[in-house]
Amino acid sequence: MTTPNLKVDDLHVSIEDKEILKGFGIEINGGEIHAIMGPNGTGKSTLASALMGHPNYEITKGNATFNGEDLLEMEVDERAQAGLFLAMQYPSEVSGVTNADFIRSAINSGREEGDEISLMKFIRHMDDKMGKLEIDSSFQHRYLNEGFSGGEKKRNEILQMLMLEPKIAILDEIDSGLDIDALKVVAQGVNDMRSDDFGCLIITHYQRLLNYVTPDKVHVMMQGRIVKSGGPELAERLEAEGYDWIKNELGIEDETVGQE
Ligand SMILES: Nc1ncnc2c1ncn2[C@@H]1O[C@H](COP(=O)(O)OP(=O)(O)OP(=O)(O)O)[C@@H](O)[C@H]1O
Repeated sequence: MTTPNLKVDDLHVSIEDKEILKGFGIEINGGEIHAIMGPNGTGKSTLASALMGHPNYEITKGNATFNGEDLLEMEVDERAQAGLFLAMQYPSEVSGVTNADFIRSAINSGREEGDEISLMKFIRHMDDKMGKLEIDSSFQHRYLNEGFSGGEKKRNEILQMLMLEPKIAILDEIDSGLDIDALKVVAQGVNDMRSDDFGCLIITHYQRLLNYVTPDKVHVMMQGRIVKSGGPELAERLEAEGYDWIKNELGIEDETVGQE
């Protein structure tokens, strides 16, 4: 078994000719949980979308490898099948496709023909994970995210992660809109995945999630790149003091890419 590895080096990404990521770099290995914090508009979601291969995001420079393979050359479905997972900040609603059907086809798309998960095994597995996440069993028959509350959508993203068992997961503001109990349940879901065969990048604005999921590294992102890295104590200081001290320390005058 090879340890999962996501390596991003000097990544530059533009949207509609506006450069958002300006030399972003990170390396995440199996067994590691990294957190990225940063002011609004610094490109955190852009990073997540670009790594998943969203067509609107143009990579103008730099590279990214996933388990040694050129990630940027892979199609979107190939990235998912290889074990890269993104829990989106704003999960989409898909009418006509039930939650269970969506997750089952996602699991099977990563498997060889003849090796598909059996219906019985799938149901048992899904019941188990839904129980852990305290999701009502009726949700498996509801259309994907349709009419789900904000917090239910976030729990559903974690359900997908637990079911798909990715090698590296990017969780984009998975804590936004969660009540305290749901936050703990979601955090437990992430902690259940912790192993040498799983690495995670948590994008968040608040330290509170990191009280329950202790990150190995915390990175601060500004102006489209990481400007400072440290341990969990960095997140605590950001929560207490905001970003001004980093801007002063590094001589950064403006935290948003848009205003440059
Ligand atoms: N589709 C798009 N078209 C034009 N500009 C975009 C598009 N998507 C993102 N941007 C711009 O890119 C910049 C970075 O946005 P992004 O969502 O990556 O930031 P973020 O760090 O995730 O912000 P937040 O913390 O508010 O979620 C912003 O200025 C945003 O307006």
